[in-house]
Amino acid sequence: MIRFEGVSKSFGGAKAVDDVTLSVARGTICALVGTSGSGKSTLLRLVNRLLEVDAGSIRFDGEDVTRLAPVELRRRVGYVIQSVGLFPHWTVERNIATVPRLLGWSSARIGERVAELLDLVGLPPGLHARRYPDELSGGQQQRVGVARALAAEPELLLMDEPFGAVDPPTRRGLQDSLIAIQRRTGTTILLVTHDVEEAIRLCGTLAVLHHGRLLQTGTPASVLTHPASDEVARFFGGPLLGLNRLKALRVGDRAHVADPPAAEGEPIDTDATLETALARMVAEGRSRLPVRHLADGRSGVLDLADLVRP
Ligand SMILES: Nc1ncnc2c1ncn2[C@@H]1O[C@H](COP(=O)(O)OP(=O)(O)OP(=O)(O)O)[C@@H](O)[C@H]1O
Repeated sequence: MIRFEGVSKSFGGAKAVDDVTLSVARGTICALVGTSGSGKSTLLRLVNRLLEVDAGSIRFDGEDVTRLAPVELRRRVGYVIQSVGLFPHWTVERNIATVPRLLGWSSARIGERVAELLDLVGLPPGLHARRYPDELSGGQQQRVGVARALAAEPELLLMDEPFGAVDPPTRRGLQDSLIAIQRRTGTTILLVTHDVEEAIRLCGTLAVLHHGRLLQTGTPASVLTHPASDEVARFFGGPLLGLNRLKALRVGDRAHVADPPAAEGEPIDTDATLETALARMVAEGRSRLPVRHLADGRSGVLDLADLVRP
């Protein structure tokens, strides 16, 4: 759905994005990660043309973004940034309605859409629609920012550190909401984050940038299992890479049929992370956990040794 082809962008002679080629498939979440200044935000802004490429092209469903009219780009591509950027003198309702109003939707259609979106992001419309941004918590403002970006049902959502300013438990709640929303709407998401854990939790594909260059792409499990270079390994924790890998792998990736079937304790789900499994083993003082329903329907076990095998 999005194809970056040899994309470069410089500021005053310094390359912020250097010859990046990357594809993001429709309906997937791709996380752009990398050290500060590696070009993540610049790459995102080139998509909705807040910035223009110096070289290369960005295709959106096959069409060069420079050929799309600004109003069409705004309808098809939502944008969420860390500082949220809500208009302080507008109610939540009016903030969310920004793009639909620009597109000339009827007020009835806008009202319905606003209520639907507030429900979707977990803010009951009756309580929140008429509030102003400064009457909301930071996490609630972030939710409104996401609702606003989704207002005109964009095919693509660009998110730049969307949950950067909220505390970890709220952040996890927002991540869960985003996963649920993405599953429901099928929106393609390109997300910038500094947070390794967030990237692993949310995305199907990681794209690792360093000094403007794309070092590696792949699923979190593949990148963390086979980092392509020392820079990638360093970014994902250096000496702690192994622990981060446990966040990217699932019980189902490593569990095996029980032989003998005996294992004590509450069975763990195949889609739990290996990190969760390890935490349970440590907390419960066991080196084996029963596993609920392997792919073939049989019950299985996970041994401590399964966590460390390559
Ligand atoms: N508008 C601009 N004018 C001049 N230089 C810029 C501009 N925007 C970005 N840069 C420079 O381009 C490089 C990449 O910046 P960018 O914001 O894309 O990195 P980033 O990976 O998103 O960083 P961070 O994680 O710190 O937000 C940096 O060296 C930055 O200083």
